[in-house]
Amino acid sequence: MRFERISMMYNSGRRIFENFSLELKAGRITCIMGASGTGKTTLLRLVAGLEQPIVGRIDRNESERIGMVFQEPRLLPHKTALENVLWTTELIATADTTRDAQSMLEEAGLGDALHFYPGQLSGGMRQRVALVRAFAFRPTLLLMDEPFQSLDAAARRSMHDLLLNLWRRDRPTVLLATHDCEEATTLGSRIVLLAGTPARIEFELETVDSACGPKYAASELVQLKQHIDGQTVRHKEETIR
Ligand SMILES: Nc1ncnc2c1ncn2[C@@H]1O[C@H](COP(=O)(O)OP(=O)(O)OP(=O)(O)O)[C@@H](O)[C@H]1O
Repeated sequence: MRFERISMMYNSGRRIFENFSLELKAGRITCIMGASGTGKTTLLRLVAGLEQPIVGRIDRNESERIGMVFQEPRLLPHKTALENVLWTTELIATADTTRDAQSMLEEAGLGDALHFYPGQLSGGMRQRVALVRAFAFRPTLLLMDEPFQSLDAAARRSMHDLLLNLWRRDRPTVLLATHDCEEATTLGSRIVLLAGTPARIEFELETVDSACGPKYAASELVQLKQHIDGQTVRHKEETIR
């Protein structure tokens, strides 16, 4: 999946991307970071085909099965946890979708809540169901827009473990937008930091995946932190001006 020198703007006329190129490597988790308003969600929307560039090309495999996970779980309230997962898997034919969905929910620690409705689940449990639902669809490309933003630190960490476990089943290409540096370095074997208007790639890190996730050198993490801190300072200055 490749962005080739794309330009994009909304009706406001402000260019969000100009002459922007990015290639996503198949079967990896790429984390997109950047200050608020830089264009992370817009990038995901372009990948999903929900927005179109005015110039340039987005090359993607036409047979790509695209899944999405949003900040809020977006479950169907009148369906149980299991039914919510099955609702997506009904779109694909597998040998035993119910057994598969059930075992994924159990793996997500929801074995006792299979028949609970979303209103009976905590926020973290609902987001677990949403994550399982996204992977049960067996996407080849999964777009995630700050999916764990509303969770506390402990719930976030356990979601990271769950995400990596689910991802290792089929290794879909994942593009995940986040503000959380720890999240990006725990999940992403590639981290792309956007900055400016129009957005450009300010900094990028890439590493190999080990059995226990991506491994970055301490010096790389320091560099990433410095860039993010620099962005925060610039963002504050611009807000005050
Ligand atoms: N539908 C829209 N119409 C007009 N402008 C929009 C629209 N959606 C987003 N924008 C603008 O485009 C820019 C990029 O927005 P986007 O949501 O992609 O940023 P982001 O990096 O995801 O921000 P955040 O981290 O706050 O979610 C912002 O200036 C935003 O105001």
